[in-house]
Amino acid sequence: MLEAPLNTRKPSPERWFNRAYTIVYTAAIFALVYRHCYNLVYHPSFTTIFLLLADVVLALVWATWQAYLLNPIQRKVFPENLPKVVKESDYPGLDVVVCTADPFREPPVRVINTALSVMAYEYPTEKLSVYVSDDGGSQLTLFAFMEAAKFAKHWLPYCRKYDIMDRSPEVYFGSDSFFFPEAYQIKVMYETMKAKIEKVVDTGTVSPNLITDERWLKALDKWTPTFTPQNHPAVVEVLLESNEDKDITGHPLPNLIYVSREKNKSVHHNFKGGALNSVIRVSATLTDAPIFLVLDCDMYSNNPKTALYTLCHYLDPKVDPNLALVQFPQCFHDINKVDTYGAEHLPEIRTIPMGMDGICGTMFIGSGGFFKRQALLGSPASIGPSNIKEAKTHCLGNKSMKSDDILAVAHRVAGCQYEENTKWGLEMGFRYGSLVEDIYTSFRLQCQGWTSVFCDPERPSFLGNSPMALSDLLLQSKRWFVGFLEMVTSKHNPITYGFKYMNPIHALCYAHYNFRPFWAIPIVIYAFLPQLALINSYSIFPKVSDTWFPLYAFLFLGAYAKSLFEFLVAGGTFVKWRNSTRMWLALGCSSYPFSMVDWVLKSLGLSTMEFNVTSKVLDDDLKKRYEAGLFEFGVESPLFLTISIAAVVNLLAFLMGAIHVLKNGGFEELFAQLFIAGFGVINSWPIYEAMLLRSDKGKMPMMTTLKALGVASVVYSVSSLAF
Ligand SMILES: O=c1ccn([C@@H]2O[C@H](COP(=O)(O)OP(=O)(O)O[C@H]3O[C@H](CO)[C@@H](O)[C@H](O)[C@H]3O)[C@@H](O)[C@H]2O)c(=O)[nH]1
Ligand SMILES: [Mn+2]
Repeated sequence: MLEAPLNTRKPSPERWFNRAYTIVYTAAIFALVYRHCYNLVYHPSFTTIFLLLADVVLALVWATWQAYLLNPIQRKVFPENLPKVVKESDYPGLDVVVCTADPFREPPVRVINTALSVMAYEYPTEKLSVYVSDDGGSQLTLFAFMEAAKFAKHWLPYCRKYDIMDRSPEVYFGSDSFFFPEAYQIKVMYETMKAKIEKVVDTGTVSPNLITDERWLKALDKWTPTFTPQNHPAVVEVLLESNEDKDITGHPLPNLIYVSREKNKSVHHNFKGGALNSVIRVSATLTDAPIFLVLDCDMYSNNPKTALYTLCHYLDPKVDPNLALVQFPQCFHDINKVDTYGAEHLPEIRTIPMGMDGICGTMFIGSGGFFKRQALLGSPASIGPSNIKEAKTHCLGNKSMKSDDILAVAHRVAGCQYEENTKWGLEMGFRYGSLVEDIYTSFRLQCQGWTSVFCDPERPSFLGNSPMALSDLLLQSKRWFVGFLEMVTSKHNPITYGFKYMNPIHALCYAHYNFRPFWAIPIVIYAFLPQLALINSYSIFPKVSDTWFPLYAFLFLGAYAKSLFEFLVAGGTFVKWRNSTRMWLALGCSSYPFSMVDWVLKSLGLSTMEFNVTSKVLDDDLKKRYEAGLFEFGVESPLFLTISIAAVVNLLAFLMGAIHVLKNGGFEELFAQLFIAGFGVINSWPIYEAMLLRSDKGKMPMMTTLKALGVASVVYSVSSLAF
């Protein structure tokens, strides 16, 4: 080992416990399957078939989950050792792309904050370029960036001089950090700029008298009356050029470039993947840095050293030449104390990436991923193993990025027909064909032999915002699950394709993600079948004194206890775990099954896939309710209806079952069902509250409550025919 290593890795200590537990639990699953098969042969009924189906799906998804637990690893980086390995002047260039798509759902003020936070990275500024990919083609966003370019001249030197940690101005000025003398003046500048941008967004147009620079004024001319977000020419505008633009101390500024790719209704634009591919090409024309960081517009930098952490991997003398991605976790700044919606996604941001890192590399999760640019252009075999330092850096010679011929190329490669008859989206760049372009792309890259590492420093490197309205969160999840189904049903299925081209355990890691929509099957079955049987006093599980009962108890309690253990290891708390398991059930009755319906409709050609951008607009009222731990319903949504129906059926079953047992006995036979219905009731508590007890704007809409009661009573009546 090097005396002064840049990074270290060590296996997580809990892996032996995990492995032993997997063996014990597997044995229990086999015993259960045996019992199911026995029942199927000797006591066949529709309940036996449904329960077998539910348990088989649960077992399969559980089995794939074990892949993450086999060999989780923890990494550390030592940026203080970088100077011993490489001179600052030899650092590779870094191109950052900040994606945005809609100025009304993604307020431009927030987008510029993210951009400013990375422009202020602790990194040689002349090697740093920030691209904003405006997929909404909005002059409002361009205007915000023009303002940000001016503000950067004051903000960047301030951050550098005082070694500020929070380099998003909104965060810094909104916090109780210590303010150095210049801060007050800069704060006024920031507030003035913010008000100006918000006013422009409110009015919806940029008035020319707000712009002083001739060149920038000309850029806005592109927004002719026929310019719409879905139909417009490419716009590439260099707002800051490192060679020319200096901050107020005379220090060079990073490059700042606005890109809005051409859109035309007749050409499919492939959502975020398409936008990123345009920026890969535009940036290759202008700066061509060997490292390419992808950020969502809300994911501001929370640690200015993050790029240096990345170098600790890429510049390690012993680095795997196929290393293509250094991924940081996606953390959120606005999640309430108890994480009502389980939106921290702890298993996804820690357990899964650490587990995959120990196999052959973690996934790309859409934001916070530092790519080796070459990996996006071809396979290791076609490109040949290379060191990031040797990667050719594009040279414009003496030419400015603003020269007409260079910009002409940049506009051409951002054209919507540029990709026709090329390998873009198929074999190059971000891959098309799934709404989870991030996971799909990393799957394809890893099948080509590229690897990745997971970097999880104590202070989160990026912080984004998470939906506060349940409807937004369920829609977002539904979109992801449709994306997974697209992967499962494509030729790049993680099992059939993955087993051929990657380590089978690694393929199982992807399979777990992709199979998650199928959780709908067991969750829906367990949300209704035992309850409807209970309503009809029909026993479907072994009674308490049966020799099989302890197996059922172990499988249930063991699964929950293990999930709690993993959650705590990942850094969670008991309450957050409880909420995330509740959310899992809610998703199982809404987003998971609806994603299947969406996918079927799309496959039959009855609907088209949409990437509905998640709103990042702050609503103070909603925020208050969310912070108080309330679920936000408020709007009518079919996703709420199914959850409500399940809640009503569980309550009804629990009450009727309890009354039956009190009157007629049979507690032993019906115990398991009473327990499941009772468990459903406890988990549904926020729904009953929202239906009956709340009067705020986030309560369950009356129409949804009535519909749920109506459907539940029909289900109740029909159920008597089945048992
Ligand atoms: O047509 C589109 C749609 C979206 N975006 C951008 O994509 C990002 C993610 O969109 P968002 O609505 O925030 O989706 P989320 O579901 O929150 O995103 C998660 O899931 C996506 C799909 O898996 C990943 O790409 C993201 O990085 C990941 O944070 C945002 O910056 C958008 O501006 C585009 O550029 N073009
Ligand atoms: Mn997002």
